[in-house]
Amino acid sequence: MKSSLVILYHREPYDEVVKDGKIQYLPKKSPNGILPTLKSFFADVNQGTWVAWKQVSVKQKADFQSLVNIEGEGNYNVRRIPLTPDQVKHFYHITSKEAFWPILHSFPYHFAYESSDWENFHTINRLFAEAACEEAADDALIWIHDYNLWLVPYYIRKIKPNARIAFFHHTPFPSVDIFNILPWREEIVESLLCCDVVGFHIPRYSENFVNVARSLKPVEIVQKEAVSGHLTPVGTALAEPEVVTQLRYKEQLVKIDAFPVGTNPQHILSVLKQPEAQKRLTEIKAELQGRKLIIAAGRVDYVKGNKEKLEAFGRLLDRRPDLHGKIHLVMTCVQAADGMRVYKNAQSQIEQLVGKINGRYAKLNWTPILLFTQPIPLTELLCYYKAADICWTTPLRDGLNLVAKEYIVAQEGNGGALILSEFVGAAVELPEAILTNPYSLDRMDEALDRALAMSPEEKQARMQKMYQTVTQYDVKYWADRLLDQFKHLKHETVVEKEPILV
Ligand SMILES: Nc1ncnc2c1ncn2[C@@H]1O[C@H](COP(=O)(O)OP(=O)(O)O)[C@@H](O)[C@H]1O
Ligand SMILES: O=P(O)(O)OC[C@@H](CO)O[C@H]1O[C@H](CO)[C@@H](O)[C@H](O)[C@H]1O
Repeated sequence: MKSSLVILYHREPYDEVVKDGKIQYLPKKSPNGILPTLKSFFADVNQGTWVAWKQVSVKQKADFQSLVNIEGEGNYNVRRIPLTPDQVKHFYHITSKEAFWPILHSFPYHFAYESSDWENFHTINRLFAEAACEEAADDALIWIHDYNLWLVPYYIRKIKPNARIAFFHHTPFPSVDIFNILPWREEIVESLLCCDVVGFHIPRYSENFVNVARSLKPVEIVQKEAVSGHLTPVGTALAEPEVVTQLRYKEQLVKIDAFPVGTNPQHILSVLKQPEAQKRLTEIKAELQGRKLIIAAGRVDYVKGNKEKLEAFGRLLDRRPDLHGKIHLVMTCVQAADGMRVYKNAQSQIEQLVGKINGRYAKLNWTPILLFTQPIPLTELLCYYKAADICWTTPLRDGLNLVAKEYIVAQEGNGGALILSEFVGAAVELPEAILTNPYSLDRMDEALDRALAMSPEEKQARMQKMYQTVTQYDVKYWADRLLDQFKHLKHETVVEKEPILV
């Protein structure tokens, strides 16, 4: 049966394992923010299809089941594109993570080009586009997610000229002089300009995209407007007072929108209300024995600033002997997906720093830092959020950072403190956080000192305002923002055109 909504995100929403001869779909071993976002939004969609890749051996390809139906968290199909290990390695682990990722996060010196495989990237994007067109009903919305599928809009426009195409960019979108380092920039922009709507978390990213488009293509600026609503227009590193909201390129009208991904407050609060969570929370508080708890949750990734956090925590223990035996830092650094070689250094740096600091300060009855490198069940993670006096999330760059929003929901407007990097998308929505600059040792130290010294009243006032923001602008608001655009979009008869990839 054809689907009225087809979403494309390169990863499957689960890990498929065979146990006692039966196929089971388990939570992903390497979590990120997109997966819970798309899963919670998709749970309410009827007749949806999610297109993703699945790694298969040559033997498995023979009787490969391309379409599986997912029940339980919603009822939708997953259309899997079979890829060989070599295709996955070059598509995701190398080209996506060693070439695109450093540029998207403004780390040009991490950019590695030699081993990228652009032809393989084209092939896989074309396979995604063909699968999407096969699954989509004539009037379907095809919503593509993230940089790994940059070329899909171009291939869909070739197959279905009147398709309704949306694209959401989950990572940062860098400034024009960084993005244009990419040798494939023309083809990427040509493809994104085939969309009806291109979405980003915040106005700074959408303006960066517009500047890239204008630097490479003869685009016409059709509409601009002042940044309004809950997004900070001025005064923080990623603030932007005005945005372009519509472009025209050849005969295509492209709506440009900035709407940050939200979290799922109802789900978080319902998990925390479960007896299992209540019990675990009591245990954590008992184990803390009144000691302060700082939670720093995330992945192993140089953009996440784990090294900078650990160094700042070491300086804190240096200058505050009164905190010895009275404070814990719980840091989760989930190891990257298998085959990812780009994070190897980051992983060993983190482990060495944790060992160095614990080695210097630990006592028989006090270990300053607890490092978790394996995924933690959601209930456990939410209990750590709930029990933590401080959530410390200070990436050097991050598209949005859902950890910050999850912590705010788990605190339910009570007195925790959120230390947040100015260089994450969420900082533009959450000016009440203790914003800091993770590139500056002094700013990081000041932020920690402020969070530790802040009065319960001030913490509560800030947290209540942020709780209001993240519960209003949740994942449903984010999805509806996009879907509503298509309610009014009568696809202008697209003049038969052949977007030319140079
Ligand atoms: N140790 C962990 N185990 C399981 N999930 C985790 C862990 N640490 C973080 N997460 C989850 O991973 C997601 C991270 O999302 P986000 O902060 O947006 O960053 P990114 O998408 O770049 O990984 C959040 O939903 C968070 O709950
Ligand atoms: O390929 P991954 O799993 O390492 O990428 C994670 C990344 C996908 O681009 O997560 C981004 O999306 C999240 C949800 O929009 C956002 O909160 C996060 O900041 C981005 O890194």
